[in-house]
Amino acid sequence: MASGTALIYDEKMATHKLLWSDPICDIEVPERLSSSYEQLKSYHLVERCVPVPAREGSEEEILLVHSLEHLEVAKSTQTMNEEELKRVSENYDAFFFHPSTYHCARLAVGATLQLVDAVMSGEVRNGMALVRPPGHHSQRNAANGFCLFNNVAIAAEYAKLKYGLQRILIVDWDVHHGQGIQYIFEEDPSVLYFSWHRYEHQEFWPSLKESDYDAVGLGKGKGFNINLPWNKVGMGNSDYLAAFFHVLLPMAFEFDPELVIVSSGYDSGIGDPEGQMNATPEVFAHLTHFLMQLANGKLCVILEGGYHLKSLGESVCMTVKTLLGDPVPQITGEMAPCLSAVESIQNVRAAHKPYWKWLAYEDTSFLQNLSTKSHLLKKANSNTSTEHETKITNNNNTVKVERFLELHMKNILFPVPPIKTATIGSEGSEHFLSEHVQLVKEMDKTEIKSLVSGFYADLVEEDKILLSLGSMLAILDKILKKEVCNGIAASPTAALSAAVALRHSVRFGFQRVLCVFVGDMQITPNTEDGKMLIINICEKEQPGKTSCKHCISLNWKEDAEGNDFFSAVLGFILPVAYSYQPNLTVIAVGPNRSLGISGISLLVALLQGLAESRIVAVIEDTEISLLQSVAKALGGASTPPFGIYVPPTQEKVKKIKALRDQFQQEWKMLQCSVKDGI
Ligand SMILES: NCCCNCCCCCS
Ligand SMILES: [Zn+2]
Repeated sequence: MASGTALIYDEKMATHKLLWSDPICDIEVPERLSSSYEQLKSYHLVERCVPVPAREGSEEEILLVHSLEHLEVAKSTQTMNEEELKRVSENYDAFFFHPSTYHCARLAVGATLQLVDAVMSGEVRNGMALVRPPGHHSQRNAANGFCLFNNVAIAAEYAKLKYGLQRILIVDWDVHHGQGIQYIFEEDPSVLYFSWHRYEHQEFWPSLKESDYDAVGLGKGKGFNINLPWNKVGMGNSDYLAAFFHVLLPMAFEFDPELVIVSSGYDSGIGDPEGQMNATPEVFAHLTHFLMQLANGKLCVILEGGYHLKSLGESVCMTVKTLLGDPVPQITGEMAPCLSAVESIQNVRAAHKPYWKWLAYEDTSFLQNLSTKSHLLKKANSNTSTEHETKITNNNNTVKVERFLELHMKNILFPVPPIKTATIGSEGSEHFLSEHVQLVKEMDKTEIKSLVSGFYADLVEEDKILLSLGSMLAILDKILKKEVCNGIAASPTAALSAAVALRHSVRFGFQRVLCVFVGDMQITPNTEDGKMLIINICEKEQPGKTSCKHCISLNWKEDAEGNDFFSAVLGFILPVAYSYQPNLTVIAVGPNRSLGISGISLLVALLQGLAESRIVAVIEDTEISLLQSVAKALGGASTPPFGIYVPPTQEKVKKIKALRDQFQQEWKMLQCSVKDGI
């Protein structure tokens, strides 16, 4: 398995700069690159990365996307004086030339392609290229929006040509619509392009009709262009996460890309003068973590925009930290998407219904009478109360944002536990322990008896059970004391072990413990104090047990053909878990599990986005292969293969929808459609 994170940076790309006064372009400064790099150094992240040199992109590589004319015009600017440079620049919307621009833009292309090669060759697992000028607005025959050559589009064409790839996902989380990428690939079904962007009903630059949610691609490319317009500013972490859970991730897993490239603009972050959004730097750790579960971890992150230096630097560091496999920091803010965001999510899902299996049974009845839609539009515009109060948006107070971020990041950055995973050297465990796993000595029986006597003494007679509880508690203690990040324990009675783990964690002082239990959960601790949230995935409805806010049962029997669990994980379990914001996750697999190993591994991999990646896994000890797979997912050694994608049946979609309707007022991250009349 490939490992390591590449970092590509060349200070020569800081030479390109604006020579005259232009209030539109003067935010694209060289310091964007140097200050990001300095911030990475200050967090000791540069030395943990594999340095890969930049190179000049060749003319041939640039011609994969651009016209010869465009290349010649760009080349000709190298010898121009300032007046000529200004004149040529005026041919474009929001672009400026400097004598070094052509060279810098070729370095930006070359740096991007170096990253693709490093990832595709297996030299590294993933990486980031810090480049400027950016690329996602530039078009076949035109510079645009600070961009000269479309670095990411060239990278996609290059990867198809050189590595024969047939499915490449481009995720553009920059706050502007990368219309350049859309135009280049809109008829190409081998490149799935997703972009969210500030839009404000076409008011915001580049103010294109084709940036709206109904631009789904052309001809064979229909369904492979996804636009999620933000029609208000002030969007925050919950809106971005909701967009991933309810739009991008289901598409991405169905598409099953061989490579993921991110047009990584950070002007969608708080404090940016262009975006005016409220999302805080740690959200990029979560977005990166989700995308790392695709394409067997092959992820290339390419810098696009980001014009508030402090916000940019912190967000770049959050991204690189996550690429390195560090625990994902706790997300902050109220986990509730705003009405306008939910409406955009609903619209783009409806627009893509004809093209995606996972949307086959999407309820688009709201579209029937457009008056409802326009009424919703008016509603969205009118009740600002449900929109996020735009805390820090007028960005002339850059310093205020800097102060805010200094304090904010102090709580976010935490010492990375030296050890990733703890386990007991149970029989045969040596074959799945990866190098950064620590064996934990077992507790002695008297200590265990005293610990357990409090609540399950009657249940615990046999020594075998007692010993397994001891092992699990020894591992759990290390996690609770934050000495290790996660742990895995085998158990003859997973339900009992999970119940003891929950009780012990709450007694230790953890306020919100999530338990995801797969299989028959014979013991259910009472959860009414809200300190536990149990999601039980089991095959059949337990007689007489109805779901309540903190104890939800999800009946699911995985399809024999393959993994159809995505819609449940992405559309229900993650949104509930993120709404709850646990400080610890217990994942347990008991008897009669109704999920396959790949579905469970997907769950473990994605749940690492919660509770600073603190997870204790308790697996029925009869399941060695499951133990192995879960241990690998916890160790982060590799992204578990998710098996064959099987779309959910209508019955299963209805089941998820019913649970969503039942709980979306409690767990607001479940919202992905605007109920008429609310
Ligand atoms: N009224 C014209 C505003 C142009 N703004 C260009 C922003 C380019 C961002 C690149 S990420
Ligand atoms: Zn941008």
